[in-house]
Amino acid sequence: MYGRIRGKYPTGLDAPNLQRQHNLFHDIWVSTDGHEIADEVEKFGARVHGRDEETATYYAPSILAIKEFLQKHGDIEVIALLQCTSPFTKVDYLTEAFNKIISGEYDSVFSVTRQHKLFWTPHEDGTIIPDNFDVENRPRRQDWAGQLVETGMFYFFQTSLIRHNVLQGGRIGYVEVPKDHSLEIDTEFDLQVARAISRISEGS
Ligand SMILES: CC(=O)N[C@H]1[C@H]([C@H](O)[C@H](O)CO)O[C@](O)(C(=O)O)C[C@@H]1O
Repeated sequence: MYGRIRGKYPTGLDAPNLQRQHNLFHDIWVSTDGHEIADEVEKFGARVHGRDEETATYYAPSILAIKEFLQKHGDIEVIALLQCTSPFTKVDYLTEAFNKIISGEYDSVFSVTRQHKLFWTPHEDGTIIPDNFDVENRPRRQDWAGQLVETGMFYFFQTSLIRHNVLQGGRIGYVEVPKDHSLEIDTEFDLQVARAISRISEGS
């Protein structure tokens, strides 16, 4: 099995974490077009996949980068994509996904978190209707299991799925990540939140 970490700021690249990840993965690759990142990655024993210009853009979806990677590593059967935008990735969650996919019971496994959110859909006439609940029986968090929401921490999958243009397919399994660790960094504000959470965790 190969692990591959994608993006600009590698997740969990401290030595003990990487060492533990090496127990799961045959190889860990960091896909980047940044020289500084590449130098840093190699210090930790991961390998660097130089991203093509085409796949290193702001708009390129992850699947494009995976296809590019697989063109050079066609022999990989199972791959784990770790998105560096999830800074609270833990080896325990990866281990759970790993165990699920090697059990043979799943063709793909990805991370989710649980939410108790009331969704509404707006209509063109300016009204709005409830999506996942009944206004006459508004569920309280206490009486409702909530819903699973994808969080982009990781995606493990049989590479054969890529031929069908998907990362999630066949028998799809999931690993539930606690909300506290599910933050994804998309904006400057998310980054500030991540820093604040890290400071709080360090202080505890
Ligand atoms: C594997 C995959 O599809 N990754 C995609 C993620 C996940 O959809 C998201 O992390 C889930 O929460 O979103 C993006 O980063 C985004 O919308 O900018 C694009 C990226 O290609």
